Amino acid sequence: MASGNKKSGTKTSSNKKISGNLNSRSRTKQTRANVKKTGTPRMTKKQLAAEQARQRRMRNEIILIVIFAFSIFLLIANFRICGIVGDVVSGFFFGILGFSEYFFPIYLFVSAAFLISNDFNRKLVKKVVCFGVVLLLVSMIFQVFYSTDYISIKNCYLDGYQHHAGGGVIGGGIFFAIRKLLGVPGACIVMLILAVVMFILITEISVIDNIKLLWERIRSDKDYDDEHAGDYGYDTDDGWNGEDNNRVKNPMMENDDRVLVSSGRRAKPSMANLNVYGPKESNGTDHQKKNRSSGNKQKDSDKPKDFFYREEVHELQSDNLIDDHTAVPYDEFSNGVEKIVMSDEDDEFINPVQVDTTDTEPVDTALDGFGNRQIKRQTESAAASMAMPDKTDMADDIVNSDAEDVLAGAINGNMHPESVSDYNPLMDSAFADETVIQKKPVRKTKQSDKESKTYQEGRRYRFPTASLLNEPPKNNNSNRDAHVRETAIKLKNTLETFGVNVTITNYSCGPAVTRFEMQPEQGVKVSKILNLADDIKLNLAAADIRIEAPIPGKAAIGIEVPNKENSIVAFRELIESDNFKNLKSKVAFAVGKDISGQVIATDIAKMPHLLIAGATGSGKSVCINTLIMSILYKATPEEVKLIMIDPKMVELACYNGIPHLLIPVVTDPKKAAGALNWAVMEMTRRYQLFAEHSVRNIQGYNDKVESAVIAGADGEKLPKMPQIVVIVDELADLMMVAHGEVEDAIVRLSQLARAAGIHLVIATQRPSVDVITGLIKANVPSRIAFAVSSGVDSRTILDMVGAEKLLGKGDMLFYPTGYPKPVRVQGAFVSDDEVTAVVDFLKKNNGVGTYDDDIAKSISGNGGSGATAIGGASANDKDEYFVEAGRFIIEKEKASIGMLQRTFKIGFNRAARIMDQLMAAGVVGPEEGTKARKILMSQEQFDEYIDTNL
Ligand SMILES: Nc1ncnc2c1ncn2[C@@H]1O[C@H](COP(=O)(O)OP(=O)(O)OP(=O)(O)O)[C@@H](O)[C@H]1O
Repeated sequence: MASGNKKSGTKTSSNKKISGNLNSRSRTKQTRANVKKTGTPRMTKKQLAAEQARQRRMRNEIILIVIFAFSIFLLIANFRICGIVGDVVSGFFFGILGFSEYFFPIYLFVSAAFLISNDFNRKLVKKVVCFGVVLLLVSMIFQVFYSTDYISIKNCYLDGYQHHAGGGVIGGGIFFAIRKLLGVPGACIVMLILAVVMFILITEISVIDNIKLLWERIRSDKDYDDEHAGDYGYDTDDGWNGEDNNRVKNPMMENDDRVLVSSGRRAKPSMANLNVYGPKESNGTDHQKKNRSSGNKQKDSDKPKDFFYREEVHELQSDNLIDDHTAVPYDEFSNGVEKIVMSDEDDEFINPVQVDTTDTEPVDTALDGFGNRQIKRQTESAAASMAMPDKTDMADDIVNSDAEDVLAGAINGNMHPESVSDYNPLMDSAFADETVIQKKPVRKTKQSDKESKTYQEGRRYRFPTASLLNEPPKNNNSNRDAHVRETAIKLKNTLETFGVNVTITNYSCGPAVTRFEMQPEQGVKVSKILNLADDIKLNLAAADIRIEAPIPGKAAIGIEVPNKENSIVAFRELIESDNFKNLKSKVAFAVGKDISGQVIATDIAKMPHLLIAGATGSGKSVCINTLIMSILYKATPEEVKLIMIDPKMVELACYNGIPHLLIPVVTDPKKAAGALNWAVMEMTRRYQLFAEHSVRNIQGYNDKVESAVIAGADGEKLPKMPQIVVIVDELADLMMVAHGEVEDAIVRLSQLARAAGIHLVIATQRPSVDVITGLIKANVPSRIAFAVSSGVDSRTILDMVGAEKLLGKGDMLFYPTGYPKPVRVQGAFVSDDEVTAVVDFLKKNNGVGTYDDDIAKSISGNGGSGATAIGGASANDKDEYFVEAGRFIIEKEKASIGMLQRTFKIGFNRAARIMDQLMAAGVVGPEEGTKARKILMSQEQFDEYIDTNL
């Protein structure tokens, strides 16, 4: 679970002390006293700081101009056109540097300009030193070419001075020193190694990683089947018959000790006989059955029975580019001013499982048309005080700091800008005005008619490679560092203006927000800072801020301020992280990065069901895509099967054809109810199997299958049960079409399906109580809240406010079961092109997935058979109280849900459902606000209806 991620990020944590130990308040006082003495007008701290900054700027400018002039002079003098002085000066530098002197003036000026304009940022200093070493290397190389014979330093100097040649005193001297120890070849090897090291340090490109990548690409380009022909023994009559010692590891799971073995009769985990539908179906028939199915199928007879049919693996091409991201200014969220008021209630821990399930009438009428409007901040007086589990390093010492100290820290680099750089954001300026994300080529496999190849269970599955995904572009974070320092100063000054003295002790720079940790002076009430939220927002010109007071486990208050330039968290970065690779679960989910830059990866099986909600455009679909892609990178189709329900029709359709899909992506909301009911049936069937074999869950069953304790009728090895993840992209659409049926299926699945290995992921953009009903909420314990428009919506999702303060575009509150408070996470971004590339890769290398006719039939027949819904109704049927309720209502000439509840002693949901059924049957009219519904049928008409319809 993600908690595992927390522990040690501390070493690289971006938290840093941001000020020195000076108690500058007393120093300021002293300065003021001096000022008074000398009669100079008294300056405020702010003015003093501004004055110091101005003077520093001027000094830097002068230094830069002098260096520039000297560099130009030296550059020209190198060509002996600056008179005697020029010749002497340039000759001296040639004597020292040798041939590199030609480059030295440029190096001198560029380095000085970079260092001065970036306040001697440590990272830049390192780079400048590296370039210096490169110059030295150049000198040494020229020394090799010029002469390797003599050893006199004087000769080195004279050669440089007189002939502008050789390596000079430094390059030549070092070369001859190494030559003495290692000889000329040894010196050349040292130089080569030094060159490679400098290349790595300057470009931050890992040579080994690139070699690996190249190797991976070469492998991808090879014809898969040709390469492995002969690896398998395949008997055309009865399936697998050969021993296969080839073991293939998922390139993404190097740390995973699981090994996939393709032999069907080994004691090792086998994929050959794996079957989605449990032991009912045997191997051979299963293949045939799958190949008979509809969709992108190809008949078994059309193909050779072994799978050595030659498939040309086409070259990977890089001409597909990611679409530009639409730049969204922060101002989008800045409408309205929020007042943040802290209340005890908001801070209370609420167990997500124990939510109030009392049925109430839908109250969220304010959200009508929600789906079509932009996320705008509305005035919300509710509190936002959710604390987040802290993963950052606490500063060792509590440091006294005031504006001058912070400023001094900024000047001296005490704010550790590299702590921000540590974070290595991927795409700078993702959301800033006029910023367009750099186009990155996506490696994409060519579409080809060969896709008609179908997936066969038991064949070795080829995992998609990380190279199909976009590499995170490198960023220069120097601007961000400066901005963070500036914000820290502003924050401190703002609070001081209102009489709140604080010491800023730490900051954590995440992809979307930066959290400043501060300690108020003795005697300052926390509520005073909370009440200043609006003023802080105003002074920082921030879209929104979130105050965490106090940060759990720390004597500090956290203020989260949106970054000026947001960074996108690339999906590739997550799947390459150890946190993700080390997850053993097959249903792993790379969520994103938290505020301290830690990768959050989690196990869906432990959730065990997930609700994702947020306003339109907040990032739900991208999140679902990352979830699906995470599974594709972790699990084979035999291990995990997917059911995707996408009433929006456009979000998930691109996954059609991948071998993990049980059925084609369901886009018809009516069929969706059938698909959910099928899942209920499958769950029931699995439970029956568990009972038969005396196991408690899927793990127990699979373990027994593995050790052959459970075997088929004639002793053959049975297939393992795959986990199934059911993904619903828009619950609201389904609830509109078949409220009762969908709710019943979801509730049944969420109550029982965990042990059966079936997990639900439900997304909705309408976090209102008529969509996320009490029953659903109570049974889906893990939540992800994206930006919503009001605190009410946030409460509906998380049972607490906070999501209304999120920034959108993947900024989320991640609240899995077991967490005491939600964690703020920037979700990973995966583009459509990346998804297409991975899907194409899967289809090309593993064959197009085939679907099962039985499930398709069960779904189109509305799948109700056997799926007894909660509350005594069959999923397809009228409620068992339907007739009685109809008669009762007609008799009383009054239709109200409350009356049905009282009379039949049933809950609100069931009563409301009966009322809906009666309305659909024409017994009662629609709701008329506060008025009672009309009764439209007489007793006789109702009897007639029952005779003909039931
Ligand atoms: N994690 C992310 N990082 C960066 N940008 C993101 C992220 N998630 C989403 N976005 C941006 O937000 C846009 C909308 O995202 P998405 O389509 O997932 O929203 P949605 O909530 O599903 O909206 P709707 O409900 O209307 O479909 C994306 O096109 C992308 O530009």
